[in-house]
Amino acid sequence: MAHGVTGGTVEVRGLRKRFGDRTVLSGLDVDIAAGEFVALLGRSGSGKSTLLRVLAGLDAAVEGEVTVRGTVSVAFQQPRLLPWRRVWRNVVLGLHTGGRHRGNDRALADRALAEVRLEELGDAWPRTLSGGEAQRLSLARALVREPELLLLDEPFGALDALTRIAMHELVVDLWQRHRPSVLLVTHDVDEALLLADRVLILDRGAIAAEHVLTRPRPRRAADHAEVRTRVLNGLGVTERATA
Ligand SMILES: Nc1ncnc2c1ncn2[C@@H]1O[C@H](COP(=O)(O)OP(=O)(O)OP(=O)(O)O)[C@@H](O)[C@H]1O
Repeated sequence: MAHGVTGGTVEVRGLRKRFGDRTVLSGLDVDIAAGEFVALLGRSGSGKSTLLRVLAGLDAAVEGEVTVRGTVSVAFQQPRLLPWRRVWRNVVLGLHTGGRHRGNDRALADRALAEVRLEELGDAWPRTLSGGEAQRLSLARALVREPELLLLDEPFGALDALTRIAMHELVVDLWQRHRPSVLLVTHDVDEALLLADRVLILDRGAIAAEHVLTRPRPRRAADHAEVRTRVLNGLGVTERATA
């Protein structure tokens, strides 16, 4: 990955990814500006996670140009915690690649835990956390790196509806405070419309459509019914009118 001085956080040009003779990404272009919140929707198997892995630097066997400026953090649907490490140690896990933990790690971990409102649980064991708490821990671990780019791969998919609403508020709050660029992969159209500045639809290996959203958000879902319908159409879903 290249590091530049000017431009957005992400610049991808003509990205191609093949698995054997199967082409998953077929010349994809995408830009993400500094501080921008982008949601990525697409049918199952359309290549969303593949794109995220490339942006995270986890898969370099690609063609095309991929530029990511700054530090990248990823939070996955499954928080991937080490059960034999206390919560705070999971937050700073791998923070100093190759090195041992440093003196101020506990303070860094506690600060990140406070941001996700888990300050009481630094000494707890991961298995004692609820699903929502584990996901907040995962966000704390992402934040402690102070990323310029935060990649979220369906981080709320496994949560119940009420916890998910709380997590949406938390993510918006953290994003407004730290202003990383965010790329959120989700299957949930309403989640995308609620959180993102821009919604991208991935289809047949390329960005098939993009919808720019305005802030502040309308309070009532009905107020963004039109863009919702366009996004659903872009995903090949036609809903019956329920009015
Ligand atoms: N390591 C791999 N080897 C071979 N094929 C792969 C590999 N990883 C992904 N694929 C294939 O690439 C395609 C895109 O997968 P990817 O996980 O990116 O889709 P996705 O859009 O994230 O799907 P979902 O919404 O179901 O998570 C799929 O057909 C998948 O089977």
